[in-house]
Amino acid sequence: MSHKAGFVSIIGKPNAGKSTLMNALVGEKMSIVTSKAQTTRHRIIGIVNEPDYQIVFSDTPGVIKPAYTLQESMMNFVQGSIIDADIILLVTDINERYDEHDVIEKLRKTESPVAVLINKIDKSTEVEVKSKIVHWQETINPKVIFAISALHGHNIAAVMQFILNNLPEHPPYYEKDALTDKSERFFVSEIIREKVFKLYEKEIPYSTEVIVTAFKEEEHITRISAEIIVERDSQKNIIIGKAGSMIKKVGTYAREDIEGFLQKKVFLELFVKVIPDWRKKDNYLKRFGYEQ
Ligand SMILES: Nc1nc2c(ncn2[C@@H]2O[C@H](COP(=O)(O)OP(=O)(O)OP(=O)(O)O)[C@@H](O)[C@H]2O)c(=O)[nH]1
Repeated sequence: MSHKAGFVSIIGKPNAGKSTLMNALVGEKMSIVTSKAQTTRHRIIGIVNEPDYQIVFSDTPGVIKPAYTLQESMMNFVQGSIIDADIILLVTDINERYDEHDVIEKLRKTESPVAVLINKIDKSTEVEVKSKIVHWQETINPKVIFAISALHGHNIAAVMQFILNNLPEHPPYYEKDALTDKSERFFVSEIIREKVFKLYEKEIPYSTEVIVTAFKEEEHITRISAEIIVERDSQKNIIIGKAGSMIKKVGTYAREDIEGFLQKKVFLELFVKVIPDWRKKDNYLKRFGYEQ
């Protein structure tokens, strides 16, 4: 049986109705919904698994697929302007007068299929809907425009059909049972990575990888150990900081987010390890999931 899988970016201004749309689209079929799993690479807001497809919803425009090579990942991260998803849904509020120009610029450049969803049509007239459709045709000329009401479920089935029609043939990106220990580990390592990106300067984050080495669930607490891997001793010293001050920050911030994500108390232990030039070594790249 063929399998489809892909990344769907839901973008749009605050309050446009993105969460309401997500709920309308997938509702209880969602395996993971967490606003806590925010990472530098992608903020996954939900994964829908069916026997023959997997849809990964993200609300970060610069989504990067986990299987990309490190170099490509870094390029995309640095440029940050490419909307790299298999399908893009731009959610707009029909009553919004100022549309985001930077997003529109990016959408013009992307090669992925774009659907513009004009939302909240229950609060507008047919004339307004028609003029908005013309407006969007003129600004980005997307593959398709849907006039919807996420709140009232109007035209949602058509949006879902659009997603399924445009989802590429691909094996699943994540475990089909997306709440397995494995995917929790993945998110935990991404949360720690995010803190490294936030707390350290330029070259450090790119020389860093995080591996969760132990993940033990006890009744009231989850005990997690993770290694932060760098390429040189000098980087190790920077990661640790004066008298451990920096690594302590990473640990504290990461633990707070992981607790939010797992909804459990967490004991987090971090180790810093040097693997000289790990980025040039194929076997490490494979282990870290950068293999293509
Ligand atoms: N009338 C009407 N209201 C809607 C519709 N869709 C969403 N809303 C309302 O718009 C408000 C914002 O919706 P959200 O789904 O939270 O918007 P969001 O884009 O996720 O917002 P952020 O999380 O701030 O980015 C809520 O009060 C929704 O109930 C719709 O189709 N019609």
